[in-house]
Amino acid sequence: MTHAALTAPDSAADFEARLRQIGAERYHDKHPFHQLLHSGGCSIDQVRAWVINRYYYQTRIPMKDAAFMSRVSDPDLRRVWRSRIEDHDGGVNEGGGIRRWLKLAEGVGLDPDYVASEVGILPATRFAVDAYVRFVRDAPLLPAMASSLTELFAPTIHKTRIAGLLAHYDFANPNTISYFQHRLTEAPKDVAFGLKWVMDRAISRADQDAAAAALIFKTEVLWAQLDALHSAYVAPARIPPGGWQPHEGLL
Ligand SMILES: O=C(O)c1cc(C(=O)O)c2c(n1)C(=O)C(=O)c1cc(C(=O)O)[nH]c1-2
Repeated sequence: MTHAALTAPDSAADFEARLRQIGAERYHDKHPFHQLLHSGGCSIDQVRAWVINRYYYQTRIPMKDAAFMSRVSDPDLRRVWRSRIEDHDGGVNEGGGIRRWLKLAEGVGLDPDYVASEVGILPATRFAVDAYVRFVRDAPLLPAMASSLTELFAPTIHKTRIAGLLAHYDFANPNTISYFQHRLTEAPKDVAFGLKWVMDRAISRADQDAAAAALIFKTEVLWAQLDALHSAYVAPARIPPGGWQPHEGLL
């Protein structure tokens, strides 16, 4: 192979296919914990553990978006990006994904104040999520934005989850799972913008490689969170020190 062949960038179509292939191979819809959750195989305590741990991800998403925005000098980009923070934080008194997540927490019998206290979150959940926030804060803007492109694959898993939860669990109803219903319209809007922004700028092979590596890193952030849950709460369960114990934080 010539040097030029090694360094030539992919065409736009090939680059997009490369990004989508990363999702096909590595997205967390394939993780055994999700397969258990979506097929009705989780006990209520396993669902609770998932709700408690994922709350940490939910709370850090708007923090990573704020970290991203703090480095953006283009007001047009900030104007688009800030809707992500609004989607999660909502208004002063109501709305937003974090409040909707706490409704799910209540629906599964957890005290929302306990969940919001962030007590009981697994160490590996914190490590993975904190690594995502740091990556978006520190990486160049192109890979920082590319790391959000796992949302290309999120609507499919959200639809699977809505159907699976409604079919298999008594706690599931339109109120308790409204978080996922909202994401079905929020995520496509975000990712359409993000994908175009990345595609327009990842012109060189080096930038395409950096964007692809960022997307792989993000799939690892997601996968590691589910590995942590599986190890702690699926037999042979091994809850690490500090991890939620099934009698804690109940309503
Ligand atoms: O349920 C899921 O599988 C899932 C995955 C992801 C993702 O792919 O990162 C997000 C979400 N949900 C989500 O609800 C969400 O708000 C979100 C924001 C982001 C991001 O990276 O900015 N990812 C995700």
